[in-house]
Amino acid sequence: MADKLYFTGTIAAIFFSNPSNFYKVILLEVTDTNADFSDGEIVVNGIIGDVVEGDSYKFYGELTNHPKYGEQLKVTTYEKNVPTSGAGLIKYLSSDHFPGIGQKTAEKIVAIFPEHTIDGILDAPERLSGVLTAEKLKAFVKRLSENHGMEKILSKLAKYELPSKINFQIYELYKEDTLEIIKDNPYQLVFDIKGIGFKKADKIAEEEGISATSDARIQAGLIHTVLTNSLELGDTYIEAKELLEKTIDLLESARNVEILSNQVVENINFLLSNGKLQANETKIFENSLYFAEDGIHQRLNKLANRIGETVAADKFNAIIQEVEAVLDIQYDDLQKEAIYKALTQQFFILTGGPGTGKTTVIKGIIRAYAALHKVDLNPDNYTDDVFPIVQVAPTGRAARRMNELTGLPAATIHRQLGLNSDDLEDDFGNDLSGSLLIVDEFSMVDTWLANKLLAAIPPAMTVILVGDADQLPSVGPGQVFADLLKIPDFASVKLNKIFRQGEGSTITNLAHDIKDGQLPPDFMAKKPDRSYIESNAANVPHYIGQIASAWLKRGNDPFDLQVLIPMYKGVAGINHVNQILQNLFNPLEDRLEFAFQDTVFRQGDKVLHLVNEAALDVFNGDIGEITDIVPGKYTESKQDEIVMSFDGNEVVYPRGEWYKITLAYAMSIHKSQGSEFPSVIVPMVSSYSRMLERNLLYTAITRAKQSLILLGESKSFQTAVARQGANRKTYLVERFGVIENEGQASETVENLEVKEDVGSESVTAPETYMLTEDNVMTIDPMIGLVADDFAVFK
Ligand SMILES: Nc1ncnc2c1ncn2[C@@H]1O[C@H](COP(=O)(O)OP(=O)(O)OP(=O)(O)O)[C@@H](O)[C@H]1O
Repeated sequence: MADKLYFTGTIAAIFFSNPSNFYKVILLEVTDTNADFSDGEIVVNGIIGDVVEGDSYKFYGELTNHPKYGEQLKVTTYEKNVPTSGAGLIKYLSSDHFPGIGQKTAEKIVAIFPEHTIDGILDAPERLSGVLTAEKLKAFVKRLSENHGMEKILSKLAKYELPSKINFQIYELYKEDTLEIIKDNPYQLVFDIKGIGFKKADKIAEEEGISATSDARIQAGLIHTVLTNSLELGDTYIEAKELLEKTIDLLESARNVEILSNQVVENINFLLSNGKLQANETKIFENSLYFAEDGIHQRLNKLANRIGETVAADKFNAIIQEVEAVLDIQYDDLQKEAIYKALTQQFFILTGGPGTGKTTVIKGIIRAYAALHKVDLNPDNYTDDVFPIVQVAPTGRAARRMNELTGLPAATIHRQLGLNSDDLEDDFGNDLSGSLLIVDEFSMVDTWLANKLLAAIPPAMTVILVGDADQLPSVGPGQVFADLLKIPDFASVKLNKIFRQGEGSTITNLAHDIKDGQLPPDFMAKKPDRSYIESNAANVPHYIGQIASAWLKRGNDPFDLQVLIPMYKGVAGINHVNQILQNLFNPLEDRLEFAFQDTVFRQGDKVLHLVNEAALDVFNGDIGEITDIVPGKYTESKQDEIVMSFDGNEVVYPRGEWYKITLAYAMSIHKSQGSEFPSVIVPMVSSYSRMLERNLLYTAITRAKQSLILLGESKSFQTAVARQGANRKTYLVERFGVIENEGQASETVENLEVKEDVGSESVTAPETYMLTEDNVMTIDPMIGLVADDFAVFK
């Protein structure tokens, strides 16, 4: 076998370094190579850790030929170049790299480690105790491992075959403890490193000979199951019995082993008593969800218990009359009640279907609030003070709509709180300032975000949550809005009269019928603003193509036509429909395109942003246009780049970030929440099977502002309308119930946190849980699990 291709040399310059993925472009002054290469310098690129200009390295890789820059080395591995001869080593160790080590000391060190000198010192530094004082030895070993430790560890990490970017992340976190941690408990990676899941960690563990029945493995499996269950189903907890079954399934299918249920139960209890999981009776929670629900409960309890403003009837009537005159509207009684409650309660919830006047009421609340509190509604007049009315929404589009409709500032919740990503971390962001907070589209806010938002509210702030509880619940766990509406203590108004009933407008009425569980008799009839086309799944793309061609012929803007589909895969799925619409609306012609996974991106494409990036002011659900695509040879990052405009905000993503965008001609109904479009096509076919649910169809239909095309099988529309989505399992409502019925127990956030601390310090050995013949376990009463609740095995 041919020797691996290498180039040894001194780093003359680091041209480019991307700290987030360790990609570097380096100019190397070549001193040695086994390649047929005669130049004195070569450009080296790839995933490379911290290297120092002027130092010598050996890079292994392949030669590539760059059209503009000529031959380059694409690095696979590299190491710091260490002299191998005794004289060379003595010179190296006594050089400026190691202050305090002179020629004599260096000679003594090399005499103790005549071979594999550097590795030898790093493996057994104590052997130098006779040569260097303890302090000097420590400093020397530190310098040496800074210079060589990383490469050494990275080369050993290579055996696990993880992507090099992940290897660097692991090293960044654990440094010199890396190999020890991975060897002892690779499951730790699941919790610490994004991108390593249970299965990958389990493979490493298997290689390291960690038993498939080890407690560490069972604990990692349990934590993984609790969290994935919440992420997949939207529940905030899992029943102990189900957790037991699912975890055993996971552990047994990943490795060929039998897992005993009592060992899993012991480990559940161990995790509970160590504060790594939380429980309420037999409900088992992932920590962050438990404390988020608890936080929502505590904060709303305080908020709702505060005494609101008293406003006399005649004063209120005078204010309403004034507001009605300014806005040129007559509020009906329920709308007036909503405005009254918003003025007089510290916490108020407003809900209602489309066209019932939620926005009209918000405008009234703002005006009435301003009249009552003498608030100047011109934000420009607040140069020193903050504007007292804060409007937020979960998506960029919803926030922009709030701003357009009220004429006042509005931001996404993430932006307002200064949250930077979708991470689960305990990053709580900034406190809010102002006296009135209005949150729109609250049904989209998950348990984590609701807690962060409520935690940021200052004591005297009035909070108004607005949304439509019949829409889909949040993408993340929980159904906070629907849950809060079930709590009788909270002031709320449900608007039910449809005001948007202009001539020829039937979409709103259809939406309300669907919400009430029925399809109107004229569902398939042609109406001025909606139509129906019968089609099976296979023909859906064909009809969409026809509609899109007609749309173009009429000179309409392709961006105004939105297809909303429940799922990505399949002939009538989002991915396939996107391909068809991309080729119709934005054909390749003689332009460039970039391929990424199964998609291609072209200049002029309509794209959807999939995550929140507050720092760049783009958010999950935002729609933009690709304005340029730039090959890597022209970019500073040396990677291909896509330039996009999101409502005028320019965002540039190198290839490594493209997973954050997708084509948006067709998009998921979930992602469309909080957005509205002039014209919408909603296909419903039986192949969407379990996705066919009432609130999904309702959400899709209510996105259409002017026209709607329903496309598919009438029986699938009927199935969707008839099927109410399963209620998510959450504990929020019960939390309020418990407080009401049993008095305010000592369960405050603070106490719970203390409890967790105490638990981890004085770990009480979990009691032994007995699995009897009948598979019934006795459970630690402290934790509150009851025997029969675990009796799952037949
Ligand atoms: N009391 C009223 N009298 C007359 N028209 C009204 C009244 N309330 C609302 N409307 C009108 O009904 C239409 C829908 O109201 P609005 O936009 O406030 O509803 P919405 O609940 O916010 O709807 P959506 O959620 O679909 O945006 C608007 O044209 C509004 O002017």
